[in-house]
Amino acid sequence: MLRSKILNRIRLLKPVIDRRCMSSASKTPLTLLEVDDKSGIATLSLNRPPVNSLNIDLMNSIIESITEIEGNKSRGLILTSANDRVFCAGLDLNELHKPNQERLKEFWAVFQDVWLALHLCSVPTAAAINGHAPAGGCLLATACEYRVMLPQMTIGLNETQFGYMAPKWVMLSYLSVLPRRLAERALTQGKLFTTAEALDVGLVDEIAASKEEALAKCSTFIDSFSKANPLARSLTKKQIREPDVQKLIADRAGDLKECLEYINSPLLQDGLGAYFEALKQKSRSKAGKS
Ligand SMILES: CC/C=C\C/C=C\C/C=C\C/C=C/C(=O)SCCNC(=O)CCNC(=O)[C@H](O)C(C)(C)COP(=O)(O)OP(=O)(O)OC[C@H]1O[C@@H](n2cnc3c(N)ncnc32)[C@H](O)[C@@H]1OP(=O)(O)O
Repeated sequence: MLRSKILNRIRLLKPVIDRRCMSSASKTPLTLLEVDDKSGIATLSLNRPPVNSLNIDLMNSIIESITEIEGNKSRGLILTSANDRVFCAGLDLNELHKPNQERLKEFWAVFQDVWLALHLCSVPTAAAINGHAPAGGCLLATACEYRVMLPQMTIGLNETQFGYMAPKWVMLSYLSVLPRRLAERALTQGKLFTTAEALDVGLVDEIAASKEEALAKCSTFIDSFSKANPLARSLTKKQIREPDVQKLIADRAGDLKECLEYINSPLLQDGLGAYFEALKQKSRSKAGKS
């Protein structure tokens, strides 16, 4: 009994670094997980340079970290980025452009899994959005219960800008934070909101001047549940999210089929290829390479 108490205490004191999913290039962990010994709040930092784009390994690492947080009795989860400029650039376009079909199937299943894991996470979740959060980055943030964002960043589901339609369950995340009319307009425009605009429409809950302040505000949100019974809180969250979650769970195979047809269509591949090339060109000119 005493031994397990001590082991628990050590686990809380010692930052837990997830070593299961490493970046193959640099052998650095793709996510960093630290549990604050005083507050018991876990901070999960995305750590896949240059822009935390979501490939299979990063998404698996997020899922493993969420499982670990739920197992180690953390009081809450703050999702943030180890990168000062980008929270998450969304799905890794390398996974979508000219994809290997078997890998694409696995990729899409893991993408569904990461959304479910965040959506159903039993502890309070908050996103400290310390950089840009387009497309899949916005999706991770909106799957959390609370969002605090740094100024002069952008966030939104901008899929139509690169020729894609967001799947239904992705749209549901938007609908959980935005009024329907606004969500429809923003989705069809592929709008990226500035931080100030995002606060104005309720896509984010607060603005913070620095990452430290964003983390502190997320902690305050998590502390707001201190009087709620954790089990009752978690069951209530699951109950309220159940209809959205069921829409995906009930038809995961159908969603995969639709996604494969959609992603593989030549028109969309061409559009995505041009978008990705423009992104690389912009990056090269920034670095003075062109
Ligand atoms: C029925 C429907 C079924 C299926 C529909 C299918 C898909 C749609 C559904 C799902 C929803 C989610 C989709 C996505 O998330 S797709 C990804 C969309 N992401 C973006 O559009 C963001 C693109 N990136 C940027 O705008 C900027 O990079 C950013 C503002 C994030 C950062 O700017 P910064 O100036 O700091 O960096 P850059 O110089 O632009 O980039 C550095 C480096 O990183 C590469 N990069 C950027 N983003 C991505 C990415 N998403 N994937 C892969 N690589 C990326 C960029 O090319 C540069 O690399 P390099 O050229 O080698 O220097």
